[in-house]
Amino acid sequence: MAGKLRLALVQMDVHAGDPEDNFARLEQLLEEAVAAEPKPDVIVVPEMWNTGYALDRIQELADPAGVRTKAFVSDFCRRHRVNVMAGSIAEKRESGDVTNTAYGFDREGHEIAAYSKIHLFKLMDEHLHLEAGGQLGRFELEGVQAGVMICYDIRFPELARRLALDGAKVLFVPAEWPHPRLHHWRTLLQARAIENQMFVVACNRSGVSGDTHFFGHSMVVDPWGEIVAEAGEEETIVRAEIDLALTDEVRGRIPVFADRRPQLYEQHSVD
Ligand SMILES: NC(=O)CCC(=O)C(=O)O
Repeated sequence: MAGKLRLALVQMDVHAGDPEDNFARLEQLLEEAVAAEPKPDVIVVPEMWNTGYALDRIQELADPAGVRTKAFVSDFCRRHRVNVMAGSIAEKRESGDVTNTAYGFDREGHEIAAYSKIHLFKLMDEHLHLEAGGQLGRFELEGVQAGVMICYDIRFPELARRLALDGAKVLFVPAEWPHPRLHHWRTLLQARAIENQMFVVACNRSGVSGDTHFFGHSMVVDPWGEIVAEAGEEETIVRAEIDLALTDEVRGRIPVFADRRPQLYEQHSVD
């Protein structure tokens, strides 16, 4: 199992409705991310980076079966011997449904994770254009148990808890989270890290689409809730190194998992 992981979070300015431009820009940013010394072990990309929230044209713009995205990311990973959490994209299924799906690829270019956002965000009309996923985002990265949740998903503490109970020590969060909810973003990410005593690696987009201002602030939070690295609002690459041993250390210090009383608060109540 990897003890330490070097991370690079690509806080990209996504151009809504322009996949060609976004593929070209992401390629430049990925090349920039691996050119640095020391080279990252894992690169993380924001939510819906291929199309942005051009939801009224999403049927025409979404990547059919994710084929283009998977070939592009897999090839990059293999050439550079790096893991990529390829944010999420608009993926068009054979059924015609479009999902907001995140992928992970390892250093050999193998797909190690695929997760479709399970909570669609009504404030940005996702429920009108996208189909929700029905499975959790558990996977293994370099021998480490990990999880992935997408943007609005972080408002659901039960989901992060489930992933932590299943062994996740790192949670990846690709996002397109805009103003005026910066304080929600920062507080929720820190809360998910503290309550589950795990690393949270959250990559938001920057830039403006229509009237919506995306604030960036991609960040890495450690299992003690400390912010290890945080970006400003501009397009940038945030770098950080994390030591996975800290998860066990914090869990040993305050034994939250051993002290849980699920029989009292996980029983079904009448809503
Ligand atoms: N893309 C999203 O899921 C945005 C979520 C968001 O902005 C929120 O406040 O929640």
